[in-house]
Amino acid sequence: MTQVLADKTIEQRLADEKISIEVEKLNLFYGQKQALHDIDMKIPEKKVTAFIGPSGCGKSTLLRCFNRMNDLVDIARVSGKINIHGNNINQPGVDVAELRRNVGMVFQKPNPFPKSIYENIAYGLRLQGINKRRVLDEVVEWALKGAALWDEVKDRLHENALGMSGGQQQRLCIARAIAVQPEVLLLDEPASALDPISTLKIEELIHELKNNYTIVIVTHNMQQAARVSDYTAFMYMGDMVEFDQTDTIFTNPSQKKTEDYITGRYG
Ligand SMILES: Nc1ncnc2c1ncn2[C@@H]1O[C@H](COP(=O)(O)OP(=O)(O)OP(=O)(O)O)[C@@H](O)[C@H]1O
Repeated sequence: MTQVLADKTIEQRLADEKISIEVEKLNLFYGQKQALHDIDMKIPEKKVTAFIGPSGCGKSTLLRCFNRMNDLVDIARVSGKINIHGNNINQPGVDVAELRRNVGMVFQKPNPFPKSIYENIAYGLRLQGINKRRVLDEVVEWALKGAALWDEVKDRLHENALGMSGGQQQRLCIARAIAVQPEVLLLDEPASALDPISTLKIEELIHELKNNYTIVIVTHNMQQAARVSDYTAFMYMGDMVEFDQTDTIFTNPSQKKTEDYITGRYG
C-alpha cells in the first residue's frame, strides 16, 4: 500500500492540489530565437515551485511570463495560455497593472526605491489611492512583520532604505511585494547576491510565506531548490524536461537529462 502511495504520478499528486497557475502550449520567441517550447505545467497554490536548469535554459523567461514582464521586451512574442485562477493573462484586454499587483515579483538584485523604508512599502498602496496615515501605518507594520524585518527596522522607518544591508534590502523588497496582497510571488534568484546568513533568512521567510502565497522561485542553487521547494521543474534549452515533487526530482528523476543535471554532469 505504501508503495502504491509512493508511486503516485505527478498528475495524481496535482489532482490533490488547488492549482494557481496553469500553462498551456506556451511558446516564446526573442526575434527569431525560440526561448520556450510548448510549455505545459500546473503550479499548485500555496506551495513553493522551483525552476532549475543550466544557464540560458529559459527559467527567468518563463517566470517573467507569469506577470507579463516580457511585454517590456520589444522583440519578445508569446503564444499559448497562462491561466491564473482561471483567467488567461495572455488574452487582449487584461489589465497588466492589476495583474502585476496580483502577481508580485522580486529580482536577483535588491532594488528598493531611494526613499525611506516606510515609503518603500507605502508606495504601492498610495498608487491605489490609499493615503490614510492609520491604514498605511498598519500595512507597513504588517508587511515588515511578514517579511521578518520589523524588529530590525521599527526604530528607523523613516531612514533611507539604501542604508540597509543587502539582505535587509531584499526582505524589504519582499515586504513591498506583499504589501499590496498579491496571490502569487515570483522570486528570480532572490538570494544569489546575498551572504549565507541573509540567504538563510530569505529561505526561512519563503517557508513562512507559502502559508499565504503561491511562490515560484528561479534558482541556480540546487541545494536551495531542494531546501525550499515542494515542487521542482527542470528546464533544458527552453523545454520543460521534468516537473515533479522536489523529493522525486532529486532522488528518483524519470528523465536521464534531469539525472545528469542534478548529479552535476553539466550545468
Ligand atoms: N531580452 C532578451 N533578448 C533576447 N534574448 C534573450 C533575452 N532574455 C533572454 N534571452 C535569451 O533567452 C534564453 C533564455 O534566457 P533566460 O534568461 O530565460 O534563461 P535562464 O535559464 O533564466 O538563464 P540564467 O540562469 O543564466 O539566468 C537565453 O538564450 C537568453 O540569451
